[in-house]
Amino acid sequence: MALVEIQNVSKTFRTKVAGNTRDVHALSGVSFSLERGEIVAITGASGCGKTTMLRIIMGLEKASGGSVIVNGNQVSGCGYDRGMVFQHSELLPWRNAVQNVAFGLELKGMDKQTRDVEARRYLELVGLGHAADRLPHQLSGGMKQRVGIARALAIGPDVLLMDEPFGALDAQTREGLQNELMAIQAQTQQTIILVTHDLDEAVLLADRVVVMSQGRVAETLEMRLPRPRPSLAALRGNPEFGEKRLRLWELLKNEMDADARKAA
Ligand SMILES: Nc1ncnc2c1ncn2[C@@H]1O[C@H](COP(=O)(O)OP(=O)(O)OP(=O)(O)O)[C@@H](O)[C@H]1O
Repeated sequence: MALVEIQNVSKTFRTKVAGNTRDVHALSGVSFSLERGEIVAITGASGCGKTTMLRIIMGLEKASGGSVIVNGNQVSGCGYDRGMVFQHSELLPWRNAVQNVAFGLELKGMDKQTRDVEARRYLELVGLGHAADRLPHQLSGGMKQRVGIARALAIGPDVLLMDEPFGALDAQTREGLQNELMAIQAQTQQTIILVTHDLDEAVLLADRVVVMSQGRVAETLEMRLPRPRPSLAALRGNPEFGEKRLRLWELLKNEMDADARKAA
């Protein structure tokens, strides 16, 4: 069995607007799986259900149908087998970087000395060993995201869920963090599901890209560029990278055109 199995997941939100009840079918029959150590990117037009899918895997949202199985266990709520990184890492403002990373370990019941050592180890991994004692307001946006990644990795999740983790960063910081994430994954073999709108990011980081459209999986593209991969800047000149990116762009464009025709 694969490490992560998403089986026929559906989600309907019941909303009430001005006294009228309306069902929003956010997901219908979504299935895909990940082997240990794989990186899968989910992409697709705004509103196609990417975040809802990730929140269901995390256990923050309950599916209306289907199931999510992580390491043989059916997901029924949040758990330490899954870690999540959001677009804006909400750090506890009164805790410094190392104390923020240690937070999940504290909840897990780890003793103070061990969690301090562990938290510092993960801060080193994301290149922030020097900033361990800084408070969140003393960190840049990119540094805060690094703390968020360290915090999620420190609990030792089977799968790391990332919802547009670099979406709010400037282009240069984003490329730096993409390269760092690749290096961390090469070192730790962390299994990752990454939601992204950034096609370069999807092709650079993923083994497979799940293209979603209107709550369904429209297509799954194998990326499998050889690893270790060079930086995005170096990959841009690589014909295989260009070919995969073009294929992904065409697929997304076709899906968006089809959505627009349906809506017309
Ligand atoms: N709590 C909610 N209540 C009602 N509808 C919701 C809720 N959350 C999401 N939706 C709807 O479900 C659909 C999918 O939303 P979702 O946020 O998963 O899309 P997305 O692909 O992540 O979008 P984006 O790329 O813009 O972040 C949308 O129609 C959205 O309006």
